[in-house]
Amino acid sequence: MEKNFFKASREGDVSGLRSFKKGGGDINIKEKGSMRSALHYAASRGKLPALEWLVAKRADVNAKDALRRTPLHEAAAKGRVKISQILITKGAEVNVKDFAAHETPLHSAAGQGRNGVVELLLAKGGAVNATDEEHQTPLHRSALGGHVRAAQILLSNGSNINIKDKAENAPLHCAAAGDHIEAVKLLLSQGADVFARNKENLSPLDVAGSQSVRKLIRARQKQIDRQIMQHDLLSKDGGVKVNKIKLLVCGDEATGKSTLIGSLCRTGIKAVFTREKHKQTDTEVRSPTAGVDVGNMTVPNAGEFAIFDFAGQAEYYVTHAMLMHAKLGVYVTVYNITDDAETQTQQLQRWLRMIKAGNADPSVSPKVVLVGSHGDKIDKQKGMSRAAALLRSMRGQFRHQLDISTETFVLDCVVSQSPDMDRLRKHLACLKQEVLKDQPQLPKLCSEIVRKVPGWCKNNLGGGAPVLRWPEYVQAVKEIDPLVKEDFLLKSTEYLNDIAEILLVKTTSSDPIVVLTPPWLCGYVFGPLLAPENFPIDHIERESDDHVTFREISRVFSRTVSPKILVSILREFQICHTFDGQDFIFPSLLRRLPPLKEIWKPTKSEPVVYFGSQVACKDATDSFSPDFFPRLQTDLLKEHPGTFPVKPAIWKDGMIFTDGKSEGLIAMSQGNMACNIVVRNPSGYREYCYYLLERIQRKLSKVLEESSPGTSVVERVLSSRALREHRDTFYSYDRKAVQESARENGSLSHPDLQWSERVYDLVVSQEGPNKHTFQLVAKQLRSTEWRELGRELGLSDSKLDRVQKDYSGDLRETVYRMLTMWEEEADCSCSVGREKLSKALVTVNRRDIADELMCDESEADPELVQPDTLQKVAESLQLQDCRRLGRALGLTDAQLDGIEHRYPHNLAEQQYQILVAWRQQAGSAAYRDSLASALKDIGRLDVAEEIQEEE
Ligand SMILES: Nc1nc2c(ncn2[C@@H]2O[C@H](COP(=O)(O)OP(=O)(O)OP(=O)(O)O)[C@@H](O)[C@H]2O)c(=O)[nH]1
Repeated sequence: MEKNFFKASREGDVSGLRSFKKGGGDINIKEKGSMRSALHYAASRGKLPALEWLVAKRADVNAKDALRRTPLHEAAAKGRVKISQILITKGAEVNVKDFAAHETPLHSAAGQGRNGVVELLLAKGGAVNATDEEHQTPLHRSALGGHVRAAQILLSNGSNINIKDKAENAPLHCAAAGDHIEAVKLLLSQGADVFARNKENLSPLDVAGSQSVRKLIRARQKQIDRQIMQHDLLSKDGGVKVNKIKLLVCGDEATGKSTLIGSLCRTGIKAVFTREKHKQTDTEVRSPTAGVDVGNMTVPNAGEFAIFDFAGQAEYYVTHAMLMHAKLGVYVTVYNITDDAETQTQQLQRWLRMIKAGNADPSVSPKVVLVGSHGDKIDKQKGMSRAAALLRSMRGQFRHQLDISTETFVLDCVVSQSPDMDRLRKHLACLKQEVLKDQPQLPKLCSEIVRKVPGWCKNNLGGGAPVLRWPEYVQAVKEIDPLVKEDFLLKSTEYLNDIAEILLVKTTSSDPIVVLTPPWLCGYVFGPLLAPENFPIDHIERESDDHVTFREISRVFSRTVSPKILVSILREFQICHTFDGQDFIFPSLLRRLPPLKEIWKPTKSEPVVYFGSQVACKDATDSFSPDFFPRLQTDLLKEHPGTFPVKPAIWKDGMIFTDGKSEGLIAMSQGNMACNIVVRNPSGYREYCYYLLERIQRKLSKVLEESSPGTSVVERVLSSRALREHRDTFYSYDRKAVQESARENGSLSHPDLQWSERVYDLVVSQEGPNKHTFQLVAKQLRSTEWRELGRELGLSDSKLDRVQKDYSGDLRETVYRMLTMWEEEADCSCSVGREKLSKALVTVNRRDIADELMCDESEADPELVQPDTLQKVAESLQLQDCRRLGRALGLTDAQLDGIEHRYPHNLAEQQYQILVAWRQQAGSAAYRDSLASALKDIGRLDVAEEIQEEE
């Protein structure tokens, strides 16, 4: 009878199977000896109806035969896709290993070139790099069998191309030994190591089975040899001798920068001619510089410079700030000697602050030369003494940050041949020598890139714009050196950026951007884009609401570059933002903030809470780079509709937004020397204010660090009461003073305000209701798990990418921020949130953490202390109670020291943390009674009674 049953399964005879079952037979019965089940036979022979009948009758899909092979092994080896699919759907283990060779179904399918099954298994979680007894992967198997398509599928699913088996053979060894020429070609084209050696020290060439395979491998070896030689050569110094630096000429409008540059670079007859010409054109309309004029020029006796002529119009400062850094450069700051002293001081201070703000390396002081123009319009002696006084004052103010030349220059910038102009040329030559001292020669790769740039531009590589995103650029450079390493390329490109051959722009939101021809971006794009209306160039016109339309961008630029590409570049530069691809907001072109009372109205609801912080320039030499605020704005605008469900309203120097729970205002004040962030929650929820405030602060620090690396700032706390009263001015307290007062009586008063404020009202709590829970999860989650958890919680991949980018390298912080992001989005109260989180943890196989969270759960028992009770107790305690209470609650001195150490200047926080530590330690025994009795022990009967009376 059993024999008939197995025969029926082999032949696909469903009625035979049925009658066996009817007769009381066990359909999972195994054949003697082979131990195969009926399902093994049906799967192996492809008897679909029989197999369907068997699985419908609950035949064991993971039945193992004498070699521990399952029906899925059988189906996979025979390439039966449909059957494999049914087996998997019914619970067949995808990565099960057999006994004889430890092979998985994927090994079986790959080894037989069963492409459909290979695809299916990979889609169902088949381990692409699983190893068998010989340590071979499915790729080894497909290479051995010469199954090219299977190998291709495996490689595109992440199979390791150079993985070695027990005998240290790589898949290439297997394909070469088997004389599988197409498989060899595939592996070579995908980067297989052609020099790999096995245990016997044999390379793929040594084991190759035929002349044609040997030829193929040899050709590849030669190609690699050539590439290595070329790569070594290109990586060596000595390619380009650096004899050029940047000359960055800045100063206010019409001070004479372009005139000075022209005269500096001219000599002899030509110069005299220019003077004559100038005289004739004195009455003509002047044509100011648009954006930045960039070009290589030779200054007689000083050699070549990459000259940046920065337009003086304020509209351009935003983009100037992005171009003002120079590792190898000298700044010439021009002012008009005939202007009054106050104007001169203000102008110079502004430019010098900008130079300082852009300097990321505090160990190097940028070299600056001050030049007074219009020397011909003032008595020489008088001019020199004015200039000397100004120089003394600037050197004094910026002594720690800038290396301002001691030489005084007052010039007639129109005249190119004069002793003073010669003196300036000589001075620039000396400075250039100093800058280039110890400068190594550039790698040869740099000169090769420079040689290739015109071709890349001609071939329309950037889609019309001479701008390449990093991956495109790497690809292009690989034409020169296919082995180029990205970090080496980045370094080489930084060198080229230093001498302005190309521009390397590092942005917050994406990979670096490489501008192949700097004049294109600096003059051609920035010029018309931000040009004031009186420019004799085709400029962009703004439409309603200060927006620029796509049509308008197309009108000005479409002749030479695709407006779409241009717009995407501008967005990556954080110069503009668009919500719909049609209207573009250039924050720097907007109107100034109207009086606050018109746009930031008091809220009617009573429990409203306000908090604010201020980031202010540290001293008179500091400023926010002009690109700081527009970049912060574009960064924040990107968060609509994510974090900000309503479109934020923005002005040149301010912004209003809401995350749906709290509202926020950012406004520059004190002549752009301070940035204020205000948040308020109309329902009085402090922790929601905290999230929003913290989020904005984090963004602000990041943008500040990128745009103004040389700027020093101090953080202050805004007076909450002044904010609540909607005063016109922002009143702030020194953050240190706030911390100190927290230690004393917990309140402080502002010298200009007639009241005192509690620290509790000024500083928003850093303890969100779920903070402890999140920390617990963040501490334990592995790098392979957090994304899955994020997805389970409903966060999109793009959001997960963003947190990963923001906190790259810090897993704990990444997980913590991911969870706070979820919490903000999901609007989850403490208990609901924890339940959802626990469920998601179980789904990602971290039941252990979920259990821990549930133990941590206190809401279940009303007698357990709630987080807000801890907050209340902490606030009611005297500072001297702090440690005593800790001891009374059973905390050790080491624990208390640890808390003190973590919050050295914040006694209020220490108190709270002591209570939190007790609650964590006591867990499900953190009863209100226990806390009350500890409070009684230290003589705080009043507080003890208060918490016992709580519902
Ligand atoms: N007499 C005299 N005229 C000067 C001197 N320097 C500049 N000028 C004139 O001042 C005007 C403005 O000079 P520009 O060189 O265009 O000024 P700029 O600083 O480049 O101006 P922007 O491009 O707007 O930033 C021109 O008409 C020059 O001829 C000077 O030293 N003496």
